[in-house]
Amino acid sequence: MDSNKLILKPGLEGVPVTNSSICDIDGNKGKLLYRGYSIEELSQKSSFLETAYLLIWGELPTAIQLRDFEQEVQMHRRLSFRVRDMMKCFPATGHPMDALQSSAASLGLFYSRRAIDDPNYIYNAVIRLIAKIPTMIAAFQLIRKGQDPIQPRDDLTYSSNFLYMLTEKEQDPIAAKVFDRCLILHAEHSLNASTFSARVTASTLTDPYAVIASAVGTLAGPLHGGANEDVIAMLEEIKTPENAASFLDNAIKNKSKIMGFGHREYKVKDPRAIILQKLAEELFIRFGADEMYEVAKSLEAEAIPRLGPKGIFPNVDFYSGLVYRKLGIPRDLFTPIFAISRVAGWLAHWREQLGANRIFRPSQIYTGSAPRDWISLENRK
Ligand SMILES: CC(=O)SCCNC(=O)CCNC(=O)[C@H](O)C(C)(C)COP(=O)(O)OP(=O)(O)OC[C@H]1O[C@@H](n2cnc3c(N)ncnc32)[C@H](O)[C@@H]1OP(=O)(O)O
Ligand SMILES: O=C([O-])CC(=O)C(=O)O
Repeated sequence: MDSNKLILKPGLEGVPVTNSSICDIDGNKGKLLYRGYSIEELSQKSSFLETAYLLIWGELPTAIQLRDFEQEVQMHRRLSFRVRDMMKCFPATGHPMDALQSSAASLGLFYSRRAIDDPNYIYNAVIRLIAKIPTMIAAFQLIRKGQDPIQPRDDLTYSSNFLYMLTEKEQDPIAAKVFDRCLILHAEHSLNASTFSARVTASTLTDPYAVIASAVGTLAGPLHGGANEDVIAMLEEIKTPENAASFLDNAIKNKSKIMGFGHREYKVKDPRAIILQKLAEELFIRFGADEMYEVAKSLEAEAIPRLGPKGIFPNVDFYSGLVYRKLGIPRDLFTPIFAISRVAGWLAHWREQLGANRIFRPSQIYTGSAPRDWISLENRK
């Protein structure tokens, strides 16, 4: 095959692979819109479930549509005892993202597969995934501590209930509100790696649980959603604000990446990082300071003159971990929490992909051997 005429774009940088009406990013101005609404306004005025509805169905819900959507999600939050029993067999030392990927995929065993022409099947899959993913994450957290998962509480909102299932305590309403705003901020981001993965999987017309499981696996990587966990490890390694400059010098000298910095789309500070930093500050005022925040600010201040000219600034993962840490959430749950939120974007892209589907099947530029003769085993060197 003659591949001389093909031009390789590593990482598909700048290559459009679909039309989409879900999300718009202006990476030079630091603007992010979901279905035309700014992230600043949504994170102030909306709730996560309302934002999820907007992303998936395309318009803000009416009061009745929102009430029905919230009630449906509430009714489907419980897990089958078989899913819980399966999760009890997972190794307690395993990463919660792997537990989530396996549990999300297992839903395909329980609910009829591939009826993707049926609007009811699509609606029910959307509800189930949004409802059950938080319960799976909270269940794994308790199971790995040797406890039984606790049941969701119907008198609590989506975010309050998740924090309750995770910590077994009812949370301060301000903490639950901040958490809900974090979910809004992480819900969608155009053709990032996990969403692309979801769309590729969707394009084969497989079931939505496989679509979401494949996206969860992609989100877990440290170059993508997994960076939020690594940022805290990095800040703890730096230890004090005074050490930030020498840490940065070494990283630049050794060409190692500063976690939570850099983005394919943004050439300025990620607008979500700006809001997350403010949310972290709100929590510190209410619940007490975190010394790692001083380290983070010092690292950012040192990095901007050095990395800023290359268009490398804090991304969404830089400040989110500090928010979750203040809420008492263990570090290895930061990326699963990203998935609670991003499932809204993945499902919106799943529906959009099905609306104008063609299977993804890109090309390659072959760099292997020319045709050659078989060498029998005894003649190989
Ligand atoms: C939710 C999310 O997924 S947000 C991103 C989360 N990931 C991280 O925070 C991990 C750290 N960041 C990165 O690895 C990258 O910036 C990515 C993966 C986010 C984007 O990657 P790409 O667009 O492919 O950029 P790429 O990795 O090619 O970097 C371009 C240049 O900037 C440098 N660079 C990019 N990010 C960083 C960073 N965080 N620290 C130091 N240098 C960086 C690269 O070394 C490279 O320099 P060079 O041209 O001198 O070789
Ligand atoms: O857009 C990207 O490449 C990564 C990102 O910020 C996200 O998925 O939220």
